[in-house]
Amino acid sequence: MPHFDLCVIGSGSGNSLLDERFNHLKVALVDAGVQGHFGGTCLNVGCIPTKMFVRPADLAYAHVEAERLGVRLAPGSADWPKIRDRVFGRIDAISSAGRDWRIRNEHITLLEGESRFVDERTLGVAGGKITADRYVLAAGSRPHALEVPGADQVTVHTSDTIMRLDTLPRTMVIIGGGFIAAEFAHVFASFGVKVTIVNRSNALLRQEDEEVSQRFTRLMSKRIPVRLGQHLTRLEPDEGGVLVVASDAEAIEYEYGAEVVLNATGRIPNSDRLNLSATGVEVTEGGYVKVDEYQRTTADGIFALGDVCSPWQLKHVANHETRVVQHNLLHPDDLIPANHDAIPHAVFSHPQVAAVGATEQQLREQGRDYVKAVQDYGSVAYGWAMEDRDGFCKLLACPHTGKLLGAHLIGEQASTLIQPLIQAMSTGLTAREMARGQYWIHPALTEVVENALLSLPLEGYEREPDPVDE
Ligand SMILES: Cc1cc2nc3c(=O)[nH]c(=O)nc-3n(C[C@H](O)[C@H](O)[C@H](O)COP(=O)(O)OP(=O)(O)OC[C@H]3O[C@@H](n4cnc5c(N)ncnc54)[C@H](O)[C@@H]3O)c2cc1C
Ligand SMILES: NC(=O)c1ccc[n+]([C@@H]2O[C@H](COP(=O)([O-])OP(=O)(O)OC[C@H]3O[C@@H](n4cnc5c(N)ncnc54)[C@H](O)[C@@H]3O)[C@@H](O)[C@H]2O)c1
Repeated sequence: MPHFDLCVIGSGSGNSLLDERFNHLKVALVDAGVQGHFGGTCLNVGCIPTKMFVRPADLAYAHVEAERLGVRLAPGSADWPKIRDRVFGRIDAISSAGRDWRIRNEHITLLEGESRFVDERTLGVAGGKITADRYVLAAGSRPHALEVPGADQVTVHTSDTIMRLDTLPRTMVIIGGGFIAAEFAHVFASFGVKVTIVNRSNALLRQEDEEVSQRFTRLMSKRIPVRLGQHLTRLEPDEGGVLVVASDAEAIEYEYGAEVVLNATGRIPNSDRLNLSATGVEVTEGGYVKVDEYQRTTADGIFALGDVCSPWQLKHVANHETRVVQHNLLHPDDLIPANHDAIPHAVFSHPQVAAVGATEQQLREQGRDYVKAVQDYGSVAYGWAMEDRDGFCKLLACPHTGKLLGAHLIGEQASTLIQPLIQAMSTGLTAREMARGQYWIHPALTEVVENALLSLPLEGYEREPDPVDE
């Protein structure tokens, strides 16, 4: 039975872990593949391809905003095969080059196939068994399967398959109202598909701050039919596609026919694929591998990182945890903890949404003192240029320390505008220091952040006259 110093399960963040500092070790990299591809979710079916579809979608949708500014553009139409092939022409090549490179690495053995633990140090993979002194579980997550009658009789797409459709459908039902539903609704609606969202909860992006979730739900409802408070009850084959049947709180049933159905009802960790009961590795009720602050599982010598143990399910969190595990594998006597404070996220829909820290509803539930400011994009010069009516920056701060507790943006470039606020929260900068300790370029859109900081009703905090107001 081949023995290794280290075995890493998962070729997403797990593959990035294996840099030149591990060249002195005999390493096994074990991977089952995502849709037959090497390199994990982010590269093949996640962050990267989705954003490569969002960019052309933004362009196709630009005619709506252009109209407000007196520019008449034709409504966008999408050359789907060209867009799809551009995206995967790049990505598939990166995936296969990464795989080839790993095969050529002398100290790394790539073992491809589903793996399961036999005992704490033995892993069954590709019809054989290996042993290793230490393991890293980087097995990620997968789409939550729909468990309703008829789900096995129709084709149900997930984010794993929807981006490789042969042709653009005329109609699509998206089930769910979270990140994936929001992003793909924008992509396919912009490309001319008649999209309907059916969501169980009463708002889209309901994990966001309540004002952001309400605004996003209103704006998306103006673009496409959004059916809220309805849960899926069954799926039926239908002429030319699928009949989606959902019911509301009064058990009234609604039917939606579509050529294509996209299941966007969440992702579950892949811990159940590893036979962890053969090891001492414990999992939470939600199936996440339990880790301590050093990313160590409950079994000696087994670390975990990324979606298999992180309920945030975000690539920048997986990347951070990868750096922590790298260090801790290399320096067992000088461990460093993971930092899970001020984790931001962004939803690349239209409008974009970005957030860091607590929502207002969380602060209320926690009974914390807070002050808030909501600054409309339309109140600053660049917002005038954009004729923006919908975007805002909402800040929540501690009235005692002047530090930010949460920041929430909805609108153009929210995913970029939020970065200085993430920095302030990560470094403990007060709102006052942040607003007045630096120049803000005039008349850039960042002035919406500056003005939101200045609008926070913090004691001893003088709001200076705004040149735009004069
Ligand atoms: C559509 C979509 C869009 C996203 N967009 C963003 C975004 O914009 N920003 C962001 O931060 N995050 C985004 N995410 C989330 C992000 O992709 C994940 O958080 C991240 O990729 C997780 O990385 P990982 O290394 O934990 O797992 P993965 O990259 O999923 O790697 C896990 C690997 O383990 C393998 N594996 C699983 N079980 C076994 C087994 N038993 N044996 C062998 N191998 C196994 C899998 O085949 C896979 O290759 C998105 C996700 C999706 C689905
Ligand atoms: N931009 C990003 O960072 C990005 C983009 C895509 C995905 N992701 C990651 O992937 C994860 C999964 O995304 P997701 O959107 O699938 O999950 P999610 O948890 O964000 O949303 C799931 C949605 O499905 C709804 N739902 C669940 N069961 C339902 C049912 N039976 N009928 C109708 N609606 C139902 C829920 O109400 C919720 O709105 C996210 O948690 C996120 O971390 C991140």
